[in-house]
This record gives sequence, C-alpha cells and structure tokens, in this order.
Amino acid sequence: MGTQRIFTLSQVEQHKSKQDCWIIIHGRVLDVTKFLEEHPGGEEVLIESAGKDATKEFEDIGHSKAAKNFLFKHQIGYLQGYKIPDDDNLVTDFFKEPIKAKEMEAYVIKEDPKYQIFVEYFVPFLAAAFFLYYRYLTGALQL
Ligand code: HEM
Repeated sequence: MGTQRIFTLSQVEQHKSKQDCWIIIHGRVLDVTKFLEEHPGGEEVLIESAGKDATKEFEDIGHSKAAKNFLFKHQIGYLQGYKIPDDDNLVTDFFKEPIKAKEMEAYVIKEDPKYQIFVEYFVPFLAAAFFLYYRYLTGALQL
C-alpha cells in the first residue's frame, strides 16, 4: 500500500463526528466520512463506532468478502502498535500489497490484434462489397 501513516488511538478518537469520521478495523485506520451515506448498513452504525475500534462490530455483522475488500478504499493508515498477523485472512491482499499485475489482467479488456484487423479492415470491406453488389442489383433491375 505504499506509504501509510501511523496513528495513535487518541489521534483517531478526535475524528468522531459525521463530518469527520474515522474508525479502526483490524488495526487499519479508515476515514469513512465519505462512505457514511453509501454504507448499506446505514450511517448510524458507523457514527456510533466513530473514533473507536469497530473490529468486533464489523466481524459480528458477518460482512461479505466484497465488504472486506472494500475496506481498503477507505484506509488512511495503521493504528500504532498494531502488527498485522501473517494469517490475517480477514482482509485481502489489497491491504498488504498493491494489486498484482496478474490480477489486473482480469479487468483489462484484451485487445486481440487478429480481431482488431478483422474489425478495422474486413468489416468495412464487406460493407463496401455489399453496397456495390446492391447497387449492381438495383441497377440491373432498372434495366
Ligand atoms: C469501512 C468499513 C465498512 C464497510 C466497507 C462496510 C461495508 C458493508 C457492506 C458492503 C454491506 C452490505 C452487506 C455485505 O456485503 O456484507 C454492509 C452491511 C452492513 N454493515 Fe457494514 N461496512 C463497514 C463497517 C461497518 C461497521 C463498523 C458496522 C457496525 C458497527 C457495520 C454494520 C453493518 C450492518 C448492520 C450492515 C447490514 C447487514 C444486513 O443488512 O444484513 N458496518 N456493510
């Protein structure tokens, strides 16, 4: 995740309002201010946990893997003194390292050169051929 700031608990505790809402989940400090309205579970639950460690609450709900993946979007740093366990499977690799190039491939629409040539040259050629053939036919019919 590149450079991440380290926050103390008392620093996090300063951000406990709707306009400035941080929470801690599994040692990650998250700024969820912009996420409050989007949260499928409602903003209230997040505001209640504002400035605090909400790991237990987060886990008790049984958030989906998608929700866990989504956490990283809001991460602004780590809690001081927190050591991420090696077997930390709560959060995905997103937290630990940038998305691997191999995984990224899944999101990139691959451009197949052969397919491109077909679209760029063969299709217009075919359209032109049909057009000329049509003109030829209508011309022939008019005779
Ligand atoms: C940044 C942190 C959080 C993210 C990204 C997040 C994301 C989500 C998502 C995507 C859902 C939809 C259901 C799912 O996919 O699991 C959800 C539901 C919910 N979340 Fe969160 N959540 C966060 C923090 C929390 C916290 C701290 C609490 C409790 C204090 C909480 C309480 C709930 C509740 C009650 C639901 C509704 C569950 C249901 O309708 O069955 N969430 N959350």
